[in-house]
Amino acid sequence: MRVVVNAAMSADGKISSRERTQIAISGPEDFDRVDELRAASDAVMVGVGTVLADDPSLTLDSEQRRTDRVGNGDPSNPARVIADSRIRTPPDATILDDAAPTYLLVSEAAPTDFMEEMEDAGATVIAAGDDRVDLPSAFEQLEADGIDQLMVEGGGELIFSLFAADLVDECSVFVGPKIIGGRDAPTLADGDGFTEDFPALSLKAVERLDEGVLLQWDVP
Ligand SMILES: NC(=O)C1=CN([C@@H]2O[C@H](COP(=O)(O)OP(=O)(O)OC[C@H]3O[C@@H](n4cnc5c(N)ncnc54)[C@H](O)[C@@H]3O)[C@@H](O)[C@H]2O)C=CC1
Ligand SMILES: Nc1nc(O)c(N)c(N[C@@H]2O[C@H](COP(=O)(O)O)[C@@H](O)[C@H]2O)n1
Repeated sequence: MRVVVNAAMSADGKISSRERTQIAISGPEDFDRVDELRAASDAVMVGVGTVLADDPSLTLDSEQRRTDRVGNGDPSNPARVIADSRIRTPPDATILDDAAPTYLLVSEAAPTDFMEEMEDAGATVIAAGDDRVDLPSAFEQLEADGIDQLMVEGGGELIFSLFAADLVDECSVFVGPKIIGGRDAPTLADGDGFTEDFPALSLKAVERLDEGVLLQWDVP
């Protein structure tokens, strides 16, 4: 499975403010590129922190792209995937609507009644890992379900874990024209952070978009 991380950060490296509310860092050109990348993916993933902060839909904005996907024999929207070890996703979250299938990756510590509630809400629940989602194992199960390209939109906790598990193939970051600041504001990769063996990136492309810059790296 190819794993593509995509996010937008401020000029000072923040993906949101310390209040962890959704901030439009991308401009229209970058949001359109994100829509195109979603359309080219089999599934779009976020962590539950992003679900709680943003209540995202992760569906396509472009009707034409939905039509093109159906013409190619794909569902109109890519599937949605949430990393949610103990099931904090609210049952009325937008990501559980019927616009696309949704996978909930949970740990064995997730309460059984919550798992049933999520299945009743239409999600496919995949349990992997004791206390926290074991991402390599969960991804194997997603791949077995036909997900060959997975786009990951964030947030910082999930993206760090993906780099730590050596699961990222490509990383695209739009750097937008804002300063957000704040020592507690989330960044592209939070978690515990690396102190050695820092993942190395290979620069693939640099492009001016909106009033910012799109940076694209391969992760060898
Ligand atoms: N500017 C941008 O492009 C984006 C910004 N955001 C922002 O990021 C913030 C949310 O980010 P975070 O708080 O870091 O939450 P997150 O979205 O990374 O979710 C982290 C949560 O996922 C769950 N999880 C399960 N298994 C995990 C694993 N193996 N590794 C890591 N997490 C695992 C845990 O409950 C953990 O607390 C929000 O403020 C949101 O607005 C989110 C996506 C994109
Ligand atoms: N690429 C990008 N640029 C920004 O400026 C952003 N704030 C985000 N946020 C991500 O987009 C999700 C919202 O998706 P929907 O519009 O609800 O489909 C949000 O949850 C973040 O993952 N991304």
